[in-house]
Amino acid sequence: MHRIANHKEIIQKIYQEIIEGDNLGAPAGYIPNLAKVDPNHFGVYFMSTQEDNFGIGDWEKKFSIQSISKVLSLSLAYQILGDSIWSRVGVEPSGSAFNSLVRLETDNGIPRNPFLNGGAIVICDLLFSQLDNPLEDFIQFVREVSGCEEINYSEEVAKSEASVGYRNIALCNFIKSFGNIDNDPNDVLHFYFHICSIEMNCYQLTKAFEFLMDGRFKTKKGSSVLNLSQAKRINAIMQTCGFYDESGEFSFKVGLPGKSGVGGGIVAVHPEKYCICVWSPNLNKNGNSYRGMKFLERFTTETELSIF
Ligand SMILES: NC(=O)CC[C@H](N)C(=O)O
Repeated sequence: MHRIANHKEIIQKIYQEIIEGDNLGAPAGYIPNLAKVDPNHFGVYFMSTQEDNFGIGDWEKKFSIQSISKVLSLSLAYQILGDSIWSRVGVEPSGSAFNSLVRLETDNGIPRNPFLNGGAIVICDLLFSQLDNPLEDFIQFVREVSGCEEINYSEEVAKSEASVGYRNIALCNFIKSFGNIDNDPNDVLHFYFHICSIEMNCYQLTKAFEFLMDGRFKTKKGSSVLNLSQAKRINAIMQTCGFYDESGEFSFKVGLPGKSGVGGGIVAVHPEKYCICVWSPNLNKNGNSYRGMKFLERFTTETELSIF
């Protein structure tokens, strides 16, 4: 297998250069609790199938994972319901912002993909119908796949987002008007805001994505999360839709399946090789971490380790 030569030195060098460079953009302003986060945080964690793991900067500091959670909720829904979920949500890139309502009218309330807010809300509706105790069962799933028992929701961030969640409330109600939400929108949104509020650090996020990196992955209980074909599909959706209207750009510059969140985190996966998580809170105009995008572009260029 191709060894990732000198990846520690490369990470250290790029980290240093980026931290000395500009830090454009701003933390997510529309969620009051996220707007207060120090924009100078910068952490990276690298994990590979060869276990030459390495963290630098604020890799142990927890942050709000926001939309990165959509990969985990989608994976659990896929595990429970299989291919039937694709009748409720599409797999096409949208070319629009993560919280956009525009295409839903012509698409009859079927969100284009599960990483748009509308799509993730539909996935929450599916899970809400399936799980006995949605909040408890979901966080147990995240703890089990990551092997990190201390992961939890942030009640403050969930409340903070709910207090200004006008667009997501509109999305959920609009989708319900087409019959694509089964439960009470208030219950679905309460679940959605909590899932987005989960706090994890860079290390924990790479652990939580290990099942998408390593085809042989088993949880501590000895079960696999998804089969190989399902994991391939989740990676494919991350590749085409993980960065909203910047998915093409991420694919072009970085060349890995990945997922961003407005907390400033990005997780990217090279199947059967490595998983990397970068966190820096300042976002560009598409809601993706400014330094995170820059770091990953440099990393895959200098290591020559993209999937292409
Ligand atoms: N892109 C994101 O991370 C968005 C998630 C955020 N909770 C929202 O619904 O707006």
